[in-house]
Formats: sequence, structure tokens, C-alpha cells
Amino acid sequence: MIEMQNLSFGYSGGEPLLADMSLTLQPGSFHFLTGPSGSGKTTFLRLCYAELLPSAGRMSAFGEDVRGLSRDGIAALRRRVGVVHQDTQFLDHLPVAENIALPLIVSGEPVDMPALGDLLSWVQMSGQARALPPELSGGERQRAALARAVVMSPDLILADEPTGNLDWEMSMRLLQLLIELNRSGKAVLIATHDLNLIRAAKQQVQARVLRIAGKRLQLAGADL
Ligand SMILES: Nc1ncnc2c1ncn2[C@@H]1O[C@H](COP(=O)(O)OP(=O)(O)OP(=O)(O)O)[C@@H](O)[C@H]1O
Repeated sequence: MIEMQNLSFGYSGGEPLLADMSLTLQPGSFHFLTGPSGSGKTTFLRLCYAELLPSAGRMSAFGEDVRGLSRDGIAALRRRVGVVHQDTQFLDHLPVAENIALPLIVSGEPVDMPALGDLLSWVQMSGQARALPPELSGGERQRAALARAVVMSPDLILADEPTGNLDWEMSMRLLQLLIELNRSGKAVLIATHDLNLIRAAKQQVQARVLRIAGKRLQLAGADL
């Protein structure tokens, strides 16, 4: 679904931050992305959903070269990729349920209320449907962010340090939701520093671990 060939990227035409990366993300795959702070993990994710375009090399998403995509093409791509950001922003004056439904509303699609109810229940947020985002705990925010990322039924879920500020129990709950999504056929890519999270996931799914080191993408060893 995502294919990179010798991809390089540098901000504002400067020195490449990421260089000569090649990777194929298959449907239904599960990947972690690790690397030191500032190595380019968030940047890599932004390339995956075409918020940034490669400075050199090729990248295709769902069979289309991202450089040739029109605005509509980019919008169609983004519909197939759900993103959980490091610091998820919500519209604070809108209740949680509306925030989760926002991608549907913005793209003019009907909101199926029973399906939205099921999604809230899946992330164990039914009781907070009418709450405002500032009233949520960190774990609730991240579960709402995940619900919003999957409300359009994407094929690929990208999560940027989704458990960064969460305690272990809450991290495991979030991981479980991501594993369930993967088991339902979706590809998942999680950027994280947390090796314990990776170890926990590897007990349940076949996850590959990618690492950004010295600007390059490497496949990390099996023993974490
Ligand atoms: N919009 C931008 N313009 C210029 N430089 C940027 C921009 N965004 C990020 N950078 C720089 O690119 C480098 C990589 O940033 P990025 O956020 O991708 O790293 P990261 O591996 O996700 O870091 P962390 O683990 O700390 O979140 C950093 O040096 C950062 O300052």
C-alpha cells in the first residue's frame, strides 16, 4: 500500500534528514518505527500520508505516485490513512462524539449514529460521548484520537508515540485496540521509543521493527 524507493527528504531543501530509504508496507502488516529523538520518525509518518513529499526517490501510496497526485488524489489518500498524532488536537467546544465524527462531517459523508456509538463503545468512551475534550484524561484523549483516526475506515493506521504520556495499563489498552485493528485486516505503523510496548506487541502479533539510524531506515534485530 505504501512503497518507498530510495526516498530522501530534507526540510526546505536543506541537508537530507532521511536518506535513501526503501520500504514496502503491505496490507495487514504491523510495524514499529523507532529511533532517537529528532531522527525523523514524525517526518517519516508525514511522508507516509503525503503531508510532506519526498525530495528525491519515489514513493507510491495505494498504487499512485504521490508526486503526481492532485488535491483530490491527496484527499482520497488521506481517507485511507488514519493518523493518531503525538499531541492530538480536538475542537474544545465540541463534544467528544462530534470530534470523533469530524472527518466524516468535513468530507460531507453521513454520520451513521449507531456506528458512531459502536466506535465509542469499542474505545470504551460511551460514557464520555457528550464530554468536552478538556475534561478528558490523557488515556481517554488518546482513545478518542484513535476513534477519530479510524472513523473513515482507513486501510492504514499511523500512530505517533500514541502511548507517550500514558501509564503502562493505559498503554496496554491502547495497544490492544491497535492489535484488534490489525487483526481486522488493517496495516498499523507505530512510532515509539517504548521498547516494552514493542515487546508486549510481539507476543501477540508478527510485528517488524524499523529503526531510523544515521538518516537511514533499518530493519531492527528480532531480539528486543
Ligand atoms: N517543519 C519543520 N521544519 C524544519 N525542521 C523540522 C520541521 N519539523 C521537524 N523538523 C526537524 O526535523 C528533525 C526530525 O524531527 P521529527 O519530529 O521528525 O523527529 P522525531 O524522531 O519524531 O523526534 P521525537 O522522537 O523527538 O518526536 C528535528 O531536528 C526537527 O527539529
